[in-house]
Amino acid sequence: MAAALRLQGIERRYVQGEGTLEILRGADFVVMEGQSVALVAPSGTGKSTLLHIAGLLEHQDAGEVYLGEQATAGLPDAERTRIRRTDIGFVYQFHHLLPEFSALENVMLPQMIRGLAKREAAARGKELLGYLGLGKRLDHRPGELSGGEQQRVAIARAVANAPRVLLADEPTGNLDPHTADHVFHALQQLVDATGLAAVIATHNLDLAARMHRRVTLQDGAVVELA
Ligand SMILES: Nc1ncnc2c1ncn2[C@@H]1O[C@H](COP(=O)(O)OP(=O)(O)OP(=O)(O)O)[C@@H](O)[C@H]1O
Repeated sequence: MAAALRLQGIERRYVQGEGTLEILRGADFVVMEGQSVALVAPSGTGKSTLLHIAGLLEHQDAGEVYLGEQATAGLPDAERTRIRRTDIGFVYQFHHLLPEFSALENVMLPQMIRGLAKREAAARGKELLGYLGLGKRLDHRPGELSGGEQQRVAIARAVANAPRVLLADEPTGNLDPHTADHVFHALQQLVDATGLAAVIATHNLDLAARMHRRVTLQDGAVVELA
């Protein structure tokens, strides 16, 4: 298997008044295709910062981010945006689904915006929602779905255009433990079925245990957990 995402020597600091916060100090991190990694670290240690840099939403001060073989640090913003749209899917704590559209339509839309025909978008949408255990909820609108179901639709939408990497920042942070477990289980099934690489920031060690690997942030570096 090839590396889907590779961070090398990532540094990020924030200047705050007189002081400087050194959040990432030479962080190295590789995620292979078909691998899921939980990023478990205390609040304020830089999980979101790392995900934003990996997803080309924020610039690092030093170091390189590779998506597949492509180095991205020196690229113009327009090219970074293109790579972000092609290679990265994002999921956040709140799903931001479109309330007036069905689950299936929410997953079809990003594909149709990219130029896919309606029939093909529907076929892929059904397949993804099936992997996520929502085959019987295709026509439900977000308001007719449970919180965990809504979040699974958001995951399907994030991977609708077959990105290389899924980055999720506390995707189950507002769900009860049972529902959150369901979402992580579905996510793992999706990774296994599609060969997607996934990095999921979470505070919950039980949920992290469902992923292939667990890492944390220590003194600005990524450290592998058992
Ligand atoms: N734009 C910014 N300017 C200054 N400081 C920032 C900025 N963004 C983040 N920070 C600081 O960097 C640190 C890391 O922030 P980050 O959001 O990455 O943490 P986190 O691990 O995701 O936290 P949480 O688990 O609470 O979401 C925090 O101490 C935060 O206050």
